Amino acid sequence: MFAGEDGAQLQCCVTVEKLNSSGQATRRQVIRKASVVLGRNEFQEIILRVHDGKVPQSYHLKEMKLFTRFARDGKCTIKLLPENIQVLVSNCPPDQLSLFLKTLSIKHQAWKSSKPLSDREKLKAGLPRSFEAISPLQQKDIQKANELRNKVAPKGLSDRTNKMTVAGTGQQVKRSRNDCNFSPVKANPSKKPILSLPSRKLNKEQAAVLSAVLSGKNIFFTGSAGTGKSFLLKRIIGSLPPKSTFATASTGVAACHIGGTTLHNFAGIGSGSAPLEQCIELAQRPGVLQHWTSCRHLIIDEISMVEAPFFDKLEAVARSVRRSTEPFGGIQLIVCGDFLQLPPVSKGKEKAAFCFQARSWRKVIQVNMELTEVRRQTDQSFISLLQAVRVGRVTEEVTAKLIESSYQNIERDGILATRLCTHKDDVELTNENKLQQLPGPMHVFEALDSDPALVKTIDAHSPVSRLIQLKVGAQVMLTKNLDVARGLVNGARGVVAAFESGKHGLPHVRFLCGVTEVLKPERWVFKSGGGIHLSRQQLPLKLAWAISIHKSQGMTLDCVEISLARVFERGQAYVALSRARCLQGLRVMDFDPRVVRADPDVLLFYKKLRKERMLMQASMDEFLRNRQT
Ligand SMILES: Nc1ncnc2c1ncn2[C@@H]1O[C@H](COP(=O)(O)OP(=O)(O)OP(=O)(O)O)[C@@H](O)[C@H]1O
Ligand SMILES: [Mg+2]
Repeated sequence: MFAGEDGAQLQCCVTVEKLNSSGQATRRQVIRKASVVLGRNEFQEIILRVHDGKVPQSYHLKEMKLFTRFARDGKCTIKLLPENIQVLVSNCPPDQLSLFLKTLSIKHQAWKSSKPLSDREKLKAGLPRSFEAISPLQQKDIQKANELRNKVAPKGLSDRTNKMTVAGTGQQVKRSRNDCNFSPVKANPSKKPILSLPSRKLNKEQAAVLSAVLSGKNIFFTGSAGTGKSFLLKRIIGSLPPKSTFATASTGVAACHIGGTTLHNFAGIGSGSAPLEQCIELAQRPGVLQHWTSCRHLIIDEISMVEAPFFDKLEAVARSVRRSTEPFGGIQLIVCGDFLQLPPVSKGKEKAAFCFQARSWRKVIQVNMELTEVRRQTDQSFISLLQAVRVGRVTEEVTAKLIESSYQNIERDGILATRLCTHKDDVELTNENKLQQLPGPMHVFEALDSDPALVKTIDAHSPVSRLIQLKVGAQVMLTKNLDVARGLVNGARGVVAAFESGKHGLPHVRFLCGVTEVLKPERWVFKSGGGIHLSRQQLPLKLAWAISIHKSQGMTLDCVEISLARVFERGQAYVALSRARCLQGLRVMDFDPRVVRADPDVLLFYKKLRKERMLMQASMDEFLRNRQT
């Protein structure tokens, strides 16, 4: 278990304030590197212990108020009401904080309902003083908390609500997102918030990468499509202190998947093609410099699309701006991607060099790791087919299966397959034409942007357009995880079934998973190059008759039709095919084995990595054997 994974501990910055009757701080103590532990004393009362490395301070949590609105930014406030003291937590790894707050509120609620001892009873008991870290949340704690919640729920909630509560704990939801029968998922009709334990745990390999990251090493981790690289990255981001962690990706769409910004945006050196001195000057502009100096952990997703010279430039800029001779100026690098997917976009005829061919790559990357368990697909024969395509080995069996798929009827319930196109122009044309051809009035939804002058930057970072045009019958795709348990996930496919009445009536979308949902505008927030927060509020939808293969990189799709005749890039066919969850949800129109190409440089790089790792493993085994004898 990692520090803080039990919900009883935090590593963060703590400010303790003593307030006067009008709520102003009369005394303030700041502990930059505090360790906070949640525990119980000899009477089973809940104690918050704040450690500054020397003397711990303990706070008895009796009557308290929790302010948790900014928990995802690593901040919260615990206000002790009788004492009029507030403990402000900041720069805390957000996942650690979420679990801590959940543990605190559930255990506190249980303690309050358990008839605490009076002062007299405590005196009489005469127990020796003690402090023990609180036990991790168990399923039974959650169940009890849900029962308590239901007791105070408004009258009229039926038995059905209770049943849904249990389902929400993860016990009764049997259907996995990988099921390809698209069977309906039961909705939670009450929409009452339900408490549950985090259900989607990391597998062994993912946990090993996370622990290597937490050890502070510079890491490159790879794995084929759907092995959960981006899923893991989100957990890594949630496990690091937010002030010094920057999440980036090579493209805006990929950045959006992990809630980050583009690598170019972070770096602030344009395309990086200017001479080094000029790039260093650019990186020292206000706003940009602050990124470089405050960053201690830099995360890069979809590294396969980053060019080697750009990586080298960043490395040199980092050393210069941070005045450090260490590789990357001492920033911890957490890099991930699959080099057998899309390569960097080449300018002109020359093939762009991959990041692993950068001069500084070997100096920077200390640990290479690989995820091997595919999570996007469950059907082993489809997984094997994709693995063969990934390395460019198209056997007769693979060809036969893919050609056969062209006869499949994958449409269901009025939801057509999304066509993945090799060229962007085809995408726009297809979506526009199909929308025009539909009868009925057009409904237009305009985004609310935080800074309309920066519409281009916002466009590049948000998965939804400024203007969304819809009609009844429009084929759409969800662009945000709204409710994973009900199948409303990023990439889920649906069709517009109706609109609410009124000029700006919201769309009702029927999804392939069986749920029909009224969609409301959602908000996307990201940091711009100048360090300011930009946001867009818009419906989480995009037209889905067609999308480009480049834009689909990183996505999981329900129902896809692929035309591979005009494939022009190595890895492009693999990216397209590996978006599908299952062979039954895939139709390849015109398969020709010649379009499947794996880059020989990448194959060699991966072969070497494996050999090195095996050597490392062998010497480690030998070392262990020698120690035992
Ligand atoms: N430990 C896990 N528990 C549950 N679901 C997981 C886990 N790891 C990954 N998944 C799911 O598997 C699917 C694929 O994961 P993800 O998109 O992170 O893969 P990826 O390696 O980034 O793929 P790509 O190379 O295509 O970008 C997602 O639906 C994700 O939610
Ligand atoms: Mg990914």
